[in-house]
Amino acid sequence: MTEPVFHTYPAPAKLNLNLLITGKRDDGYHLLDSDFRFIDLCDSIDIALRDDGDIVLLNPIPGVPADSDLTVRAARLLQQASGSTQGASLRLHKRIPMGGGLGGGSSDAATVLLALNRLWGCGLSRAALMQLGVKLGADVPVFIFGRNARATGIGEQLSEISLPEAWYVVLQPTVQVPTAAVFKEFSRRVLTGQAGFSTMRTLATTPPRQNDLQSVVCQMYPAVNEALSALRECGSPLMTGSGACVFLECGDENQAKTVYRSLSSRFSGFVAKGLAAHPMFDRE
Ligand SMILES: C[C@@](CO)(OP(=O)(O)O)[C@H](O)COP(=O)(O)OP(=O)(O)OC[C@H]1O[C@@H](n2ccc(N)nc2=O)[C@H](O)[C@@H]1O
Ligand SMILES: Nc1ncnc2c1ncn2[C@@H]1O[C@H](COP(=O)(O)OP(=O)(O)O)[C@@H](O)[C@H]1O
Repeated sequence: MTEPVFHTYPAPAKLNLNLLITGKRDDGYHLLDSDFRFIDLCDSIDIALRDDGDIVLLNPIPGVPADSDLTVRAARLLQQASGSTQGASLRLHKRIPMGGGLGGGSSDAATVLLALNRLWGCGLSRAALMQLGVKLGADVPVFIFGRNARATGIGEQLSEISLPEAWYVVLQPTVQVPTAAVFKEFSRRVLTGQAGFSTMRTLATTPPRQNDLQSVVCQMYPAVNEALSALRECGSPLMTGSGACVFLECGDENQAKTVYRSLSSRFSGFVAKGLAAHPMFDRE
C-alpha cells in the first residue's frame, strides 16, 4: 500500500476589532456589525486524500469527539454538497486557544472547505463555500472570504476593509467562554432593559472601539475583567468576540513586546501581527 501524501494548510485566528450587536433574528441569532482582522497565530491542518470515502481525524482534540470536530463536519458537508466520493485523513495542529473568541474552530472548518474543494476538484465558488460554511457557524464565512472584513447580518454579509499594519498583545484569561451562553445573557439584559441594541454604523462613521458583549462577559468571568484592567495601564484594550481573550493594538512590534513582557508573569498570552489577508487567499 502506498503511503498517504499529506499537504499542510494554515488556519489563522481572528480578532473582532469592534463588535456591535444591532438586533436579533426570529431564529434567535443576533445581528452584528463587526470588523474582523486576521492575525498570524495559526492552527495548521495536514490533509491527505483517501479513496475509500471516509473522513478520518487522526488526532481528535481531547474532549471534542471526532464526529463533532468542525474539521470533520466541514469535510462531510462538502462531500454531501458536491457529491464527491473521495475521502480525507486530517491531522490537526492546534495553537489557537479554544473558546477564546479567536475563531479557531471556525477557521479550521473554513480551511478544510477551501482545501478539499481544490483537492477533490469540486469546483465550488467562494460564494458557494461561504453559504456552506455558515451552516457550521456564523464565523466560518469570513475565513472563506479571505480578506479583513466588516461583517453584518450574523457574520455572513462581508465587505473588504483595508487596515494599517499593527501588532496585538493578546491576553488569554484561563477560562473558556461558551458563545451561546453569552448571547443568551445579553438577550436577557435587552429584554429586562439592562442593555440595548446598538445602531448599525453608517459608512461615514469611524468604527467604535466597542464590544457589546464585553460587560456581560466581565460580569460572568472576573478573570476577563482583570486582564482588561491590566492592559488599560498601557492603552485602550478590548475583548474579542464573545471572549475570553482580550487585546491591545500597538503601532509597532517593539511596543507590543514590551507591553507583553511587563504582563507575562501574571497572564498567559502572546504577541501577534495583524495580517493583510488570510494566508490561503490568492488574488486570482
Ligand atoms: C461572537 C463571534 C464574533 O465573531 O465570535 P466568537 O466569540 O465565537 O469567536 C461570532 O459571532 C460567533 O460565531 P460562532 O462561534 O461561529 O457561533 P455559532 O457556532 O454560529 O453560534 C453559537 C451560538 O451563539 C449564538 N449566536 C452566535 C452568533 C450570532 N450572530 N448570534 C448568536 O446568537 C447562538 O445561540 C448560537 O447557537
Ligand atoms: N477544530 C476545532 N477547534 C476548536 N474548537 C472546536 C473544533 N471543533 C469543534 N470545536 C468546539 O468549538 C468550541 C469553540 O471553539 P473556538 O472556535 O476555539 O472558540 P471561539 O468560538 O470562542 O472562537 C470548542 O470549545 C470546541 O468544543
